[in-house]
Amino acid sequence: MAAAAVDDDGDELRRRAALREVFGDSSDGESGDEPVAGAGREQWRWEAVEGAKGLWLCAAFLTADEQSRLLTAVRREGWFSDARNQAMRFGDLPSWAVELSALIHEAICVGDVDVGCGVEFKNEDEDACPLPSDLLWRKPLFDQMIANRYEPGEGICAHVDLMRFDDGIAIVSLESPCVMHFSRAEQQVPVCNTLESGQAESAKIPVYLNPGSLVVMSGDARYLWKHEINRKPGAQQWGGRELEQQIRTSITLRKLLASPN
Ligand SMILES: O=C(O)CCC(=O)C(=O)O
Ligand SMILES: [Fe+2]
Repeated sequence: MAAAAVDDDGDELRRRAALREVFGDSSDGESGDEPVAGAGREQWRWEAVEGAKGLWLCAAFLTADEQSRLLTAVRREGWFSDARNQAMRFGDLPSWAVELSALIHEAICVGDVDVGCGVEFKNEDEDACPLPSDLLWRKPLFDQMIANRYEPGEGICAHVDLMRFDDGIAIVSLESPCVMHFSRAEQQVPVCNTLESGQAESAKIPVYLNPGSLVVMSGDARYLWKHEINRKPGAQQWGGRELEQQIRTSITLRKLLASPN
């Protein structure tokens, strides 16, 4: 992991430069009293999700101010003005998405890493980095984007992302918090009589996605685990209570594989 290897001042300068690029420098905005983008942010902290190798969460990826700037940029696209709830872009991404990609790269490079209990952290260990270096340093990092907008009650059923996309997928969550569940891809959907629903649920790994969080999947998490968001009444349980649902927006960033000739 690069965190220990890079010099702190250089880190901070590069981070601020990336933030300015991503969301603009609010110090030259109209009011003049908005905080500079990124000001007040704690160091990014990455958590390896136990049980699913290659699944990482950066819960405090975007500050509240950055989230609202990003939402404004998404809304300005006008994608969701009619009944549509999804927009996709291939190749050239909107500048805010290119800049969001740069910020993801930065967060992976300089963020602190928590690999969980009993797992020894080693700088040179690929498993201790949210993305293996061949994916982290590919150019571009991402060239495909999906923006999803979910009404309360709407989610996405269990799936592995299409094989036309390369390894290394990032999901940024905005607005309503939700629980995303991960389940092994080879695990058959249980026939009611063979597996109690409680058992099926316990085989799933729940991950709480608060607004401003970033999930990164690679390797096993990308290829061997399905992910889903079930927002049907009763399904969004976290900390012993049901989450209150509002509109949720997510930005998924991926890299297209070169098409076969
Ligand atoms: O909306 C999300 O958080 C997930 C979206 C997703 O998994 C997909 O578009 O493949
Ligand atoms: Fe997906």
